Amino acid sequence: MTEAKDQRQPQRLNKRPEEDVGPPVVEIRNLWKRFGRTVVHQDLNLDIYAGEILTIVGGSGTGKTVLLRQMLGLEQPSAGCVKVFGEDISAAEPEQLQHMRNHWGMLFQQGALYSALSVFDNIALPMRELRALPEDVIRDAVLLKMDMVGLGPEHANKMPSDLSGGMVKRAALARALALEPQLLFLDEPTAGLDPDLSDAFVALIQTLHRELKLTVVMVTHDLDTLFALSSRIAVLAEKHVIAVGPSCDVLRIEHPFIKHFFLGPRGQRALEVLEERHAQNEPED
Ligand SMILES: Nc1ncnc2c1ncn2[C@@H]1O[C@H](COP(=O)(O)OP(=O)(O)OP(=O)(O)O)[C@@H](O)[C@H]1O
Repeated sequence: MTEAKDQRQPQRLNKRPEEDVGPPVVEIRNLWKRFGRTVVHQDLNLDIYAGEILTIVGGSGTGKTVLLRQMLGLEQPSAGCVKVFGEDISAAEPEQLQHMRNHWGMLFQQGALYSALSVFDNIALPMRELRALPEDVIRDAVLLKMDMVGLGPEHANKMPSDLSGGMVKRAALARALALEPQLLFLDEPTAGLDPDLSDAFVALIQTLHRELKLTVVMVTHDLDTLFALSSRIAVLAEKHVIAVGPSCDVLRIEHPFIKHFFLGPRGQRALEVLEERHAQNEPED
């Protein structure tokens, strides 16, 4: 596929959220990412607005993780730019990048707790790295974060290997929230959880999103999680974002990946559950 041809492809839908939400928190413009001769992203554009939960979906290997890594400044774009909080990530000096990192949190797919550190020390780590907070302030803050994610103080001295899968996710979420970020990145937040634990974790993210007024950028394959949480969905295919908007709008787009992903048997089941929930929440006449 030639570059010129692909740049002409229209993005099929690019809806901002309904209400006026101000400038984007994350702004991705004409992004290209190559690994050697492999082009992963080609002229990719995406805006993420304050207070929304934007979910990135796409087939395996379409570059969702690489896109997240570029937003986090862990991977450099080959061309184009990624701005977070209005600052160009790839042009940022190390000190400025560190300052920006203190304003976002990241929950990695496997929880990614340090296995040699207790729950307490894992959550305390980002605060200790600031080298500005006294230990008693850190102690109170860690216990507060643990409480926020539903982990009682009795778990503070446990090692990650002593925790259930759901508890590892909660501890990792507490660590992601340690520095009170405005922006939270979630990579497959419910992967590996059974349906009940997954529902509970989704409910926790919903509560924290509302109470902390977070902007959330999420990658997930799980349709229940996607429908329950997303304000908007961005679909990655053909090396760029082919559609972005609320799920009801994205579902109407005629594209093979969208049809396969959302309207196959798994998608139908997730949609039915969502519709049932909406019906239960509607006031009776
Ligand atoms: N450091 C790297 N060097 C070379 N190629 C890479 C590197 N990182 C990622 N890739 C390639 O970039 C492409 C996109 O990878 P990425 O992990 O972002 O996909 P993904 O959409 O997250 O996939 P999945 O849903 O399976 O996790 C893949 O072809 C991958 O092999």
